[in-house]
Amino acid sequence: MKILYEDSMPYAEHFFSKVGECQAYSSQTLTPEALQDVDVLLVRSTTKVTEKLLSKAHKLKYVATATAGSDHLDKPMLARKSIPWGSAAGCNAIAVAEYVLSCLMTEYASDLPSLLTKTVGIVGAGHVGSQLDKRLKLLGINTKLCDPPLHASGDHREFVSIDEICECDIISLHVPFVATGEYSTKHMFDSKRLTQLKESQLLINACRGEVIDNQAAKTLFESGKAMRLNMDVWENEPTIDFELVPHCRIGTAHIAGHSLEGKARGTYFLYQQLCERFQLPQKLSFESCLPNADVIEMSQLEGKSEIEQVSAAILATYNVMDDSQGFKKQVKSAADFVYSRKHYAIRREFASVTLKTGNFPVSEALYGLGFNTIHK
Ligand SMILES: NC(=O)c1ccc[n+]([C@@H]2O[C@H](COP(=O)([O-])OP(=O)(O)OC[C@H]3O[C@@H](n4cnc5c(N)ncnc54)[C@H](O)[C@@H]3O)[C@@H](O)[C@H]2O)c1
Ligand SMILES: O=C(O)[C@H](O)[C@H](O)COP(=O)(O)O
Repeated sequence: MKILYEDSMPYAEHFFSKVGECQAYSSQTLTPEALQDVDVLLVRSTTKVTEKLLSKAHKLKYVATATAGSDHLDKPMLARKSIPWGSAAGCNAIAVAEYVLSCLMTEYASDLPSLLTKTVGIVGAGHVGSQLDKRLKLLGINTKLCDPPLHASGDHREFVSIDEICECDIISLHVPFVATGEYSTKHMFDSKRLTQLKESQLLINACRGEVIDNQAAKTLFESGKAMRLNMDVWENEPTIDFELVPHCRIGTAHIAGHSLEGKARGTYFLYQQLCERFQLPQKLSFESCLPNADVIEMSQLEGKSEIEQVSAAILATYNVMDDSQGFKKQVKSAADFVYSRKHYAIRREFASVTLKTGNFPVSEALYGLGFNTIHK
């Protein structure tokens, strides 16, 4: 069985060589000819799986993406060709939740206690939204959830309308990109909703760029409207509107899900799918491929309140402002955007971090967020 996999998948060779003959490709140079003798195509979101790409793939039996989003797969076309597809739903939910927490600790750095009085409206209560909700509740921050498809399917959690979400102090978007239909998310935040945002509200988009009308956002900024936007994703990546970037308080190159664990889990989920689909034994474990935990010195936690300890630990582990500053300074073209994502200095999730905390008890919330601790 010949497996072709995108070269930005960590540990791909380690896992897929146990399933078949495997070879890496680059999304920038992949051609229909390269798929002629391929049985399985494994992609990340940077490969658009279109009719044209598969025009010579006559042996193809399975397509899967090592990502949560699957809007880069032409699913009606795959159905017409009777090619089943899979995704890695949930692989990077923790990474995105931690990205959002880093945004919040950065945005409220000068008045952390005020963060505890805010309400966060979460749009999309799937894998990412639920992980974020859990962490915010643990910190004592009020949340509201909006997810009409889940509500309609009988999910028993309490849901509110998008209009109620728009009243929240902080709004965090975690929906898939869906261009049409009852639950379309295209330009969910259009000119009208953006205009209604108050200066004090914070809007975070770490799902798909198309969920916010980027042109409308830029026009509003240029007309003098003050808005607090944190953007990890952009319309038309990698050919994004670079004039919008400086207006965003935090801007990053679609890396919210790029923790080492998030990307490796994506690869591992596809390995599991292939083993099941082709009835092969699953001999490899996920944990076996990961390096040892990072150890971070945190002795300055002493005497700090819970939210101060949490903020210090989060920012010492992952400070989104470092990524934002690098992005704003260095990424000026589509080629830069692609390059910076491909060479992203991959970060660890909190559960892979051990905090050296000195000789005093630390807040339970740190353990709740997944951190490990050791004393000096
Ligand atoms: N920036 C990143 O690196 C990154 C990482 C992971 C996921 N994502 C994006 O975030 C999306 C969400 O990820 P996930 O793993 O939580 O997916 P998921 O499928 O588990 O959850 C998405 C949720 O959105 C809900 N939803 C759909 N349409 C909606 C609408 N109109 N209004 C409100 N809710 C709606 C769905 O019912 C579902 O519960 C992905 O589809 C992907 O596009 C981005
Ligand atoms: O949908 C997802 O899982 C994320 O957007 C993911 O982080 C995209 O990663 P990429 O395919 O660009 O490596």
